[in-house]
Amino acid sequence: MTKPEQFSPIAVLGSGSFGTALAILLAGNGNPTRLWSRDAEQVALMQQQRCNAKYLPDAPFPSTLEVTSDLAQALDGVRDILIATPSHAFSESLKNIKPLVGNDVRLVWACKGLEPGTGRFLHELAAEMFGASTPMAVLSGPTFAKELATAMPTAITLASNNETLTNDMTERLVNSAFRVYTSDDLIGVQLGGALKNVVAVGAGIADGMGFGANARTALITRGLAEIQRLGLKLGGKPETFQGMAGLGDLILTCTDNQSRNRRFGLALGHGVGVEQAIEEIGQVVEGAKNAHQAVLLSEKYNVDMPISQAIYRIVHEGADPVQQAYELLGRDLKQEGQ
Ligand SMILES: NC(=O)C1=CN([C@@H]2O[C@H](COP(=O)(O)OP(=O)(O)OC[C@H]3O[C@@H](n4cnc5c(N)ncnc54)[C@H](OP(=O)(O)O)[C@@H]3O)[C@@H](O)[C@H]2O)C=CC1
Ligand SMILES: O=C(CO)COP(=O)(O)O
Repeated sequence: MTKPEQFSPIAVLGSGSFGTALAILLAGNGNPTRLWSRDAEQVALMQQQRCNAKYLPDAPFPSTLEVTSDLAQALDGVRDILIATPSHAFSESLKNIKPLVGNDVRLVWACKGLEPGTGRFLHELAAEMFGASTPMAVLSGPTFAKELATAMPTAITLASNNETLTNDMTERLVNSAFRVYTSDDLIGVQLGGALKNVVAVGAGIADGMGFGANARTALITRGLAEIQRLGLKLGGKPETFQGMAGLGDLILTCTDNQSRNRRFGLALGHGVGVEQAIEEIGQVVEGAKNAHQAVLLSEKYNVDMPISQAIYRIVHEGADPVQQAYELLGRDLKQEGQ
């Protein structure tokens, strides 16, 4: 087995909370790691303070972690690239790295979302630009950045189209507090990561409106049912939806206030407007865009997704949350498993 320090450098693109947490993990494991940010001023501060005061102030950088705003410098001699920008910036990131990398590039991403406006999967965008045989992998699961960055026990799913990349990335990532479950289900893992954000917004709305544990748990359970219904139709595997990137991340984000999607929902449930709620959170809230992606896919593949539809109406059409909740409850009764 190759040891992390024997690998060529890995570049992490995006120095928000999750990119920073992953870079700390990788560098701490001995990987030569370069964290790239688009913001030169922030890079200067990170180099000086040896932490990311803006997004993760309590997690000091390992001494070996390099930080740069020069993309060519970040990618020099690099084969493995880990993209950790918001998913709406994924396509732009691919375009920026394309002229700077060789044919042997391997693409990994931790973004939880699909292409805005189309609902296409990020591996489809990567295949379109780099070729379908390019080794690629997605990391997804219940992994709040702050806990990961401070070495609190965490487990994740790594799904890939390439066994060597799976083995190498696993070797780069694992340590005594970080466990990786492997998978080849790119569709299920990406869908789980994107759609749990939508259900988490719903759980936040329910709690914000003063509904109780029964309502929250019903949303989690039926949210999983509709994620799985769509996922199976698209070719995802049943075990993915019961795993870290499915049920695991859904429970995490629907129940803990570290989740920005849940906090966004809480604000909406308290009557705060969409724009104001997102501005107050001050970080990416993927669920707002993911709700649109869920609706696009449910219509395209004719899959019933009433919770995602309700969240879409609340977030994008200004529908009343209380009315949406009672419309969900008042739908035709059905057998469980449907
Ligand atoms: N935070 C978490 O716990 C987890 C997050 N994720 C996923 O990781 C992804 C990133 O989220 P997270 O780090 O939390 O987000 P944050 O809001 O914390 O940070 C976003 C980062 O992306 C940068 N960015 C935004 N747009 C672009 C762009 N066009 N090009 C380059 N960089 C850009 C921002 O730069 P700037 O500061 O200059 O605006 C910032 O550094 C999301 O898809 C999220 O769902 C997955 C698991 C856990
Ligand atoms: O995906 C996450 C944890 O696994 C982070 O969730 P939020 O984006 O809702 O904060």
